[in-house]
Amino acid sequence: MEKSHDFHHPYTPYAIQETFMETVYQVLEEGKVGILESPTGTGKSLSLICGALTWLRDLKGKAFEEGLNWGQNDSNEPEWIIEQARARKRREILRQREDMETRLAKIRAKEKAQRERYLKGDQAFKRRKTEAEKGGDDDEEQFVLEDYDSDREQSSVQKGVASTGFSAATLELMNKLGLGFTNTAEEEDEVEDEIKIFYCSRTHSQLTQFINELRRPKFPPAIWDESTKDTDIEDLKHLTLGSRKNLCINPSVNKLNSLTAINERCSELQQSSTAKEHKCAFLPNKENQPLVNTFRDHALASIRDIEDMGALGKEIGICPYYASRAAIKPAEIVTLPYPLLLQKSAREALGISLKGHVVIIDEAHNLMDAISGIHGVEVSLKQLKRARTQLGVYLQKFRNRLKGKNRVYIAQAVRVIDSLVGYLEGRVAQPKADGTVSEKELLAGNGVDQINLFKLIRYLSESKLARKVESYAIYTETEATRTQPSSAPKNSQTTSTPVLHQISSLLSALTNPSKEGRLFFTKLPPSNISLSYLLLDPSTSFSEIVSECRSVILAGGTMSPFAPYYTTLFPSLPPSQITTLSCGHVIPSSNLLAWTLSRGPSGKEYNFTFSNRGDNEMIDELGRALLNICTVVPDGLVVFFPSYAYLSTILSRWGISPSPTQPSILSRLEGKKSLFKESKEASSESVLQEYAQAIDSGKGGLLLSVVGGKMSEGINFSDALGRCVLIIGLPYPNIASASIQAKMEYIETSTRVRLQGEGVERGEVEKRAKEAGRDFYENSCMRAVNQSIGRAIRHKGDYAAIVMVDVRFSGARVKGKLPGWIQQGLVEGSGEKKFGELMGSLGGFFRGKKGG
Ligand SMILES: Nc1ncnc2c1ncn2[C@@H]1O[C@H](COP(=O)(O)OP(=O)(O)OP(=O)(O)O)[C@@H](O)[C@H]1O
Ligand code: SF4
Repeated sequence: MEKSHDFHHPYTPYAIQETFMETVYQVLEEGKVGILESPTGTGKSLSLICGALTWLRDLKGKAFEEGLNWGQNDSNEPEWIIEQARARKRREILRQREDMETRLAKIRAKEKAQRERYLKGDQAFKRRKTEAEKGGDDDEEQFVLEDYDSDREQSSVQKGVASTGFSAATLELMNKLGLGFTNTAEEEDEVEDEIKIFYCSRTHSQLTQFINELRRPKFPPAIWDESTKDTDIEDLKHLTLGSRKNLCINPSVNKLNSLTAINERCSELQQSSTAKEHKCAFLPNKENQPLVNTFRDHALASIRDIEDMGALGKEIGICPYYASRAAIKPAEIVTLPYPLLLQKSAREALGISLKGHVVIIDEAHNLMDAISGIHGVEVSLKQLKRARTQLGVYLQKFRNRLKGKNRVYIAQAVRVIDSLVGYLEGRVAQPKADGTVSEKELLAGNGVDQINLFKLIRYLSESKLARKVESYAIYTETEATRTQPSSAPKNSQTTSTPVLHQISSLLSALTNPSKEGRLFFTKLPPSNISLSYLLLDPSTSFSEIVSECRSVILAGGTMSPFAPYYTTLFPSLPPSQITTLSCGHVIPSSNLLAWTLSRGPSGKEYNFTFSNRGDNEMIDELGRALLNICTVVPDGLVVFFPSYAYLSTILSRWGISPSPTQPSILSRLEGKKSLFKESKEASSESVLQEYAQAIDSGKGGLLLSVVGGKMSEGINFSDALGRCVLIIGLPYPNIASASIQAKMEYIETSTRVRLQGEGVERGEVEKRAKEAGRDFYENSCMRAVNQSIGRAIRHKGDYAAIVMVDVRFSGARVKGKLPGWIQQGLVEGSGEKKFGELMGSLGGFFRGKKGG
């Protein structure tokens, strides 16, 4: 592709970055969808930033000029009058821009001093503590539900509740503040919704990395006047959004440890009809509007991550969660985590409209799973039983104090839970480990089919029943501990998401069209069982995003094969509307040694299929290979196993000494390098720190981790931290599991329907449908492998060896699903070569790198 724009890249861009930025620019310019891959460590973040923001500033500049260009003068006014009016308008727009820039510049200048003041003691914030923040009342009255009548006419505010998930009182309040959904057109018009980029990634830590990159490039202003003394750069107007869990600054609320608890407590405080001091002091209102404006300007004046936003809210004394909304419209780039963008209710709650804007989704290789995850629900038999007991106790205590329809709905909730419990108890007794569940079986309990699920769901989400019941249970347990100190406190203090909420989500899922998802039961040995809902078709929820915004870009380290995205996420778009790009790596080919290893030092074949995994000889052979490899690989070596369970099987085997005089494989490995192991329970941070120290100390480190585990995404093993990566086996999902079967079946069926619609011949339809199911299965394994492989090479000067241990890696299908740059670096015929040849190659590779 020819270079045609200056992208203001802060470094000399790599050739692949030039192509990437051009592609981003074209996709946005033409309002298309882009699926773009660039190996991790090749500066994808900067390519996205520079491509998209250069386009945005260009677009704004063009819109400005076009806005002044009124075409043919077909009025009867003389030309000089038109010219004057044009000049006046130009001056007006420039003046507005300058006003804003001057305001923001002043803030930037003051910010340093303000930060120092904040660091000194935060006194202003402390003074704001009110009675409400010190925690709720202790009397039982707080657990009683308010009057409830589901049948009354829905007011306009209540209508908003249904679609937003916000309580009526919150909506009313937000509307009063001009933050809500029922604003009048005039109010909406006050601030122009500047065309912007919504960038989302999976987690806040990934967003923080992106935000750090956002600080690097400097862009010229979109509009300027030769006559004014404009600087040649204009700072980006960026805003990062988070949930109340990230941003709540009220200590009595943010101490609660679940998002639902914080959300509910916040709206409870807002609804509190009692004294003003019971409300949250940080909530924006008419009186503190100037603080909201100050917050908005500070948020836009410099590039901040989520922690900075919390600190800013504290410093100014205004809730950053609510005050952020004021900064959305004037922002140029808004960064937010997946759930806030992908869930309609979250977008609406934040007041985000995607209409006409650009959406960039990074780390998009997991997008389909992420959408399913966000819309999935799981609840276990034990949780259901606990919820049932709590509800019984609650009803007994408050029966006579409950007004309106409360009693009716609580009784319905009890009947539904009984029905779910009855179903699962029946399943526990049967031998099958998992399977699909039909809605009919599930709701077969006494009179359950008479219940209007929609009304019950609405009640559960509006009434706060879940939180009241849960907090009453905690209250009674705490009381019991106080009066009988010997009775040990139960698991109560952990206020995670109340089970009733999950039950309500499960019921909502039951009301989805049945082709979109499935219900499953899965046994959880030894005695538990769970009920879960899995969304099979992510396109329905994603299509709204696609149709609303101007362009969508999916970006990731490994996005190929692209076909599944076409069919699962954009089924109704013609292929001509989708641009794909696959970039190679930036390293020279001499910096990568890729090898598929089929046999160990004594010639034993590696074939880590599920049924072979117990083969102790193969495990020992793997240990011997690793011992050898450790002797030639300098510094850090990372090994990825297919699962935590298999890692622990291997470690037990390697821990056994062959004879009293011979050391075990494990202790021999420890003699070569310091050994570290990823664990499901422990945090990865301390393990990584010690691993890095071992490498620094010169002893070298051997890190045993798991594909798809904590170390396989977002953690980089650059330079000495990862000179070699070993992948053991292929981590295919369990093909016998009911959820994998259902997904494959769903993909086969939808492919069949699509191909039949295209008039494809019957035999061919069947063949291609089966192929699509198989592809899905293989791709979910290979995506995980590719993520792990990509961790070791992080920049142009980095080098590493990648050894894939399993005979199946030599098959054409598997090889074909490796990233292009690894396929190119793969030593030809390595799968057939002897172990000694690998050792020779590794030795040569690392000797060649010594000293630079
Ligand atoms: N052309 C360049 N020259 C030098 N350094 C660069 C260049 N482009 C980007 N970088 C730097 O390289 C580092 C790695 O980039 P970055 O983390 O964006 O890679 P990435 O491809 O986004 O990786 P990941 O897929 O893990 O997010 C960053 O610190 C970035 O500033
Ligand atoms: S208004 Fe903001 S600070 Fe107050 S409780 Fe709600 S989220 Fe927390």
